[in-house]
Amino acid sequence: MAAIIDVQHVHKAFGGLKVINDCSIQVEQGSITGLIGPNGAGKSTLFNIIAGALPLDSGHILLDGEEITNQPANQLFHKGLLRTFQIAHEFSQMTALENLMMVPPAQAGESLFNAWFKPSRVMLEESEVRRRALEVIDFIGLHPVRNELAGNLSGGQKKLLELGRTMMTDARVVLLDEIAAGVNRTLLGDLVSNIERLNREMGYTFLVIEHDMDMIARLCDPVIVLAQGSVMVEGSIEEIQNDPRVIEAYFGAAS
Ligand SMILES: Nc1ncnc2c1ncn2[C@@H]1O[C@H](COP(=O)(O)OP(=O)(O)OP(=O)(O)O)[C@@H](O)[C@H]1O
Repeated sequence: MAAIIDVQHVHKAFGGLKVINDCSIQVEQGSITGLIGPNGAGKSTLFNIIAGALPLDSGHILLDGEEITNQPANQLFHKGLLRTFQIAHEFSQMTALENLMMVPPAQAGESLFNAWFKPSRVMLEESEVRRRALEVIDFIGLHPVRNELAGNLSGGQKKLLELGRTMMTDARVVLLDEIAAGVNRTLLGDLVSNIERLNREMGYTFLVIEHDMDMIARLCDPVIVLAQGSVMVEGSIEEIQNDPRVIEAYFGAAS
């Protein structure tokens, strides 16, 4: 299979601190790839670079063979590369359903020109967006709370809603940054099965940073271990767990 994300020889330093050192990773199309590593290994920094939130110092990032190095997040969004975001403060006062309906970037209702000259198109698109939002909310299991304010949802329900927002666009690659944090076990099960279904049924590719090893073990193949800003090992979860270098990187300092 081809790499949908190809990170080539990336370097990034903050002042004198080299955080990403000649890092190269490939995320295969259709995979759920895990990115793990000890605290401070550079996982979030690499994520931010891929997602267009942080410029790199040198190296290249390719999306499906196309150079996307240092492209801003909104351009990447239109190319189908996106990451989940926490529900922003202003969205917490909208219902779960409205949060989904806000997502499509090309929504005609947002354009004054369209609203003035093409009201029928706006109405059509709004009903289309609503229909899709209802499908998505059903898929993620939040139909019963669709009219609740997002701010009143539990931590786990908010994570499901964040995942749902990626489904309102034509996402190809979704970056998930520690979405299991603070989610109870029941909703975590829902989150995992939704990610699996999006992968299997809708062809999403995922790159997942996660500290929750159960979630990594259940979801991810392959798993990439980052240490001091470059790849230490890559393989199946079994290979990773039995690799002495990984054990040393995680537990060495404590022994
Ligand atoms: N904006 C910044 N300015 C300066 N140093 C930074 C910045 N962002 C991250 N760092 C440093 O870069 C290193 C890697 O941080 P990063 O958050 O990428 O690691 P991580 O693997 O995601 O860690 P964790 O698992 O603890 O979240 C750390 O030493 C961190 O302090």
